[in-house]
Amino acid sequence: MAELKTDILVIGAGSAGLSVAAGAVQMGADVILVEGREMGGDCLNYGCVPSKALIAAAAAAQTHRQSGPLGIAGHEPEIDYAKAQDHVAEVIASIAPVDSEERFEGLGVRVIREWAEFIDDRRVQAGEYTITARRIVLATGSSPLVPPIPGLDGAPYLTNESLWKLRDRPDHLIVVGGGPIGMEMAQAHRRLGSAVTVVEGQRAFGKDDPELAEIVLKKLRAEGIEIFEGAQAEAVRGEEGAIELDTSDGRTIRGSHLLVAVGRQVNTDGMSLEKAGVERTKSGIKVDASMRTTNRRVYAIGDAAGGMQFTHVAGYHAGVIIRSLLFALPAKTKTAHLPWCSYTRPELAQVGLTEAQARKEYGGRVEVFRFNYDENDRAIAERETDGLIKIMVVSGRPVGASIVGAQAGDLIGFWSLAIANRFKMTQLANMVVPYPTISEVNKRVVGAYFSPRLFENPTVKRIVRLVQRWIP
Ligand SMILES: Cc1cc2nc3c(=O)[nH]c(=O)nc-3n(C[C@H](O)[C@H](O)[C@H](O)COP(=O)(O)OP(=O)(O)OC[C@H]3O[C@@H](n4cnc5c(N)ncnc54)[C@H](O)[C@@H]3O)c2cc1C
Ligand SMILES: NC(=O)c1ccc[n+]([C@@H]2O[C@H](COP(=O)([O-])OP(=O)(O)OC[C@H]3O[C@@H](n4cnc5c(N)ncnc54)[C@H](O)[C@@H]3O)[C@@H](O)[C@H]2O)c1
Repeated sequence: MAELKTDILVIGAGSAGLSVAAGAVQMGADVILVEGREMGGDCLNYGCVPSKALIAAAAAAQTHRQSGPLGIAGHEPEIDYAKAQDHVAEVIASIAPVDSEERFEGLGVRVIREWAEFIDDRRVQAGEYTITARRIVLATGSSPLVPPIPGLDGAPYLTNESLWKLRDRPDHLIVVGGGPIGMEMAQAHRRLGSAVTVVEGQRAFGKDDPELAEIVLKKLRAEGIEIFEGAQAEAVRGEEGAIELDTSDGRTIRGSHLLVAVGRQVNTDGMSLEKAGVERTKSGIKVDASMRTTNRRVYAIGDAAGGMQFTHVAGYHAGVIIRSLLFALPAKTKTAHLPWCSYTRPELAQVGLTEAQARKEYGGRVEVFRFNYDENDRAIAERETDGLIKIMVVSGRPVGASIVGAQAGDLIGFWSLAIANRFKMTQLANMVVPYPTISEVNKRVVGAYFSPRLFENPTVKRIVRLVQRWIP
């Protein structure tokens, strides 16, 4: 047994833990990082990176099919699913050095590859090490939630952890769950040549604006994906290659593979949180706005905190708690400016309030402005005209933005900045974007706010007429 002492102990080397460890050590703190599994956590190994890599392979396949209208003979591509999975593995491998033990040891972090468990309110056991820390950061992330559907435990099923090991393309993939994981993987597999059926208990893309979600669903259905909403998965039977799934609306769906994507559960098993006085809620570790747990020395960030579960949110939490960890300064997290995006094609992105949420919160004070992609010249040139931006404005400041369409994930950052800084629409109007870009949709929706104020305003018209009479 070895006794170690440190300023900051970080448990979990995913996006959240790595960001805290890198920031803290480079600013002079003594940092120990404990990881029980793979450096890089979910995002690198089982989440964002592999999913976006597979989506890229699927998009390449789809380009072949859709290029006819551009004068390039469209045809059904030859797809080597195993090679597409090799591409996924190569992408992970090329990013892995950034998250590696070697890099972090090089920065001065002591990395221990063990599972951590609390001994008491300031001490943690990790393998042969007993670590005493001034501050402890729980960045233990989340794992796929496997619901208690009768028969599921006896049937073969995939999750976001096992999907990347498949070598043979599923003939017919049944996806349970119409959230971002389910819908991204449904479209990727359809484009790679599988038949795909999605079964969603409530509404697909349930956290997004339904009007915009519908634009994506229409597109996915047009690509041949069967999507059943209001269809809870109720029973599973079968074996490798022959799965049957019963739904609450009376269907029986038959397929070759089953992907379970019904949400996440926070990783705290085996950590003896109670020994440290760290409480849990139903969704995750209980934290206040400073990301402090019920033990003032212990913080929980990223997926472990059970709020918005995204890599950029994990990084944001890390940035906020660094202030309080290193300088003992008060620092609180906010959520209004935190965006998300589902990387289906078209992409579906949101920041701040949706239209329904804004109307509920602000009633008649909310104004909604829209601009369609089919009026954007670049979108027309690239035949990417399925899209819409909607912004919600209260007292001259945006409180929410919803975008569906090409590059929605890139475009939403502008609205995050605007909301984070409480920019006024008059400030946003100062932006000039290059023509022709998709980002003109941001400019044009700001224009939609000013158009009636300028072009349908009798006072403006009167002043213009007066001035025109007087100037030489
Ligand atoms: C399929 C999929 C696609 C996704 N796509 C996106 C996307 O496009 N964009 C986006 O923003 N987000 C995406 N996400 C979400 C994103 O992956 C997570 O929000 C992010 O990984 C959370 O980071 P984290 O550091 O909080 O947790 P994790 O990445 O889960 O890391 C936690 C780490 O802690 C370790 N650990 C746990 N318990 C212990 C212990 N007791 N001792 C030692 N180590 C421990 C785990 O082994 C793990 O490595 C996706 C998720 C999935 C599943
Ligand atoms: N692009 C991204 O940023 C991205 C991509 C993938 C995942 N993620 C992160 O991972 C999290 C988890 O994603 P997810 O898609 O697994 O979860 P989710 O919670 O977002 O969606 C799960 C869906 O499954 C449905 N469901 C639950 N039980 C069901 C049942 N028995 N039958 C049918 N449907 C059922 C729910 O109604 C819900 O719509 C996301 O919330 C997000 O934080 C992000």
